[in-house]
Amino acid sequence: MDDTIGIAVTGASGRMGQMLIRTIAETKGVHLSAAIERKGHDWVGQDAGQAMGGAANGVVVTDDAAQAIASADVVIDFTAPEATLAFSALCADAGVAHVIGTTGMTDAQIAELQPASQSCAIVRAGNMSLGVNLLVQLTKRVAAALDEDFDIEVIEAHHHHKVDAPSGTALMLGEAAAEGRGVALNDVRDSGRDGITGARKRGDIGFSAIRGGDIVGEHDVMFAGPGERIVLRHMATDRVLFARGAIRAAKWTQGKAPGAYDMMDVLGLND
Ligand SMILES: NC(=O)C1=CN([C@@H]2O[C@H](COP(=O)(O)OP(=O)(O)OC[C@H]3O[C@@H](n4cnc5c(N)ncnc54)[C@H](O)[C@@H]3O)[C@@H](O)[C@H]2O)C=CC1
Ligand SMILES: O=C(O)C1=N[C@H](C(=O)O)C[C@H](O)C1
Repeated sequence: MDDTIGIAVTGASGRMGQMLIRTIAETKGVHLSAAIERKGHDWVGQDAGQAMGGAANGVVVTDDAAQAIASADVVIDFTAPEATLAFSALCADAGVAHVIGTTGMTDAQIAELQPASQSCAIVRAGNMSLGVNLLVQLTKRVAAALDEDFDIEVIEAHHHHKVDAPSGTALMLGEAAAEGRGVALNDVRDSGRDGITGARKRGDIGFSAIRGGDIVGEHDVMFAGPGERIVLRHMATDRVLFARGAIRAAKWTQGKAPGAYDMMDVLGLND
């Protein structure tokens, strides 16, 4: 009987799912209790370690998410918005903590998570790394210190498989910049420029997304002012960074009251 924290990983075959399975195996105090994939996926029924091309790890990939979640201590979920909403309902039913890394959720989908947070601890963040969460705080401080003579642009680059833009991290950084300025991001957000856009509107926060190759994740926040530019930058070079952050969050949830939390809570970075 393993008395360490049992983690169920959703989207087991995905880039983050596989990284999580490997990282959980290397982390003290946790074990992989289940590997979940969608119905019809060819990994279902196979040993997760072998499906990843390595040694057997004794965990058979399942499509029975309800059963797998009910017998876990915590779920780590890097999948897709619709799937995350379904997993959220299962976590709430089972009273099992839910660590969400999935990005690309609409405001309405994020609001749909709220009822589940009455029944279980939810940690959701568009980026689980310490570095990005520090950058979020720096962005807020710099934005608060500068006036609208400084145009704020968030520039992000990711691998060519990524399906959502702007990235979850870019939106966190944009939110931080807007908060620093005392405005709502939705009132000043400018993403997807193309064609005759007109001149830049003073006070807007712009977003640009680059997609190419195997870029893990790069984010710049540029403050472009008269005669000078400040650029805050984070570069992720290995997905293990996100997996370690998610496992840290999973450990942190144990014994926590139901509620909606983020990585600032986990890392103790709240002002
Ligand atoms: N918050 C963070 O620190 C990070 C967040 N991400 C986000 O995590 C998500 C996944 O990223 P990747 O692993 O690169 O994608 P991926 O496409 O490699 O993997 C997604 C996985 O989700 C599974 N999936 C999709 N729909 C499902 C469903 N209905 N039921 C069960 N499984 C389902 C797929 O089969 C696949 O295994 C994305 O939203 C990405 O932006 C990625 C890296 C870091
Ligand atoms: O899809 C990815 O890969 C990543 N997604 C997250 C995001 O949308 O910001 C985090 C990281 O940049 C990698």
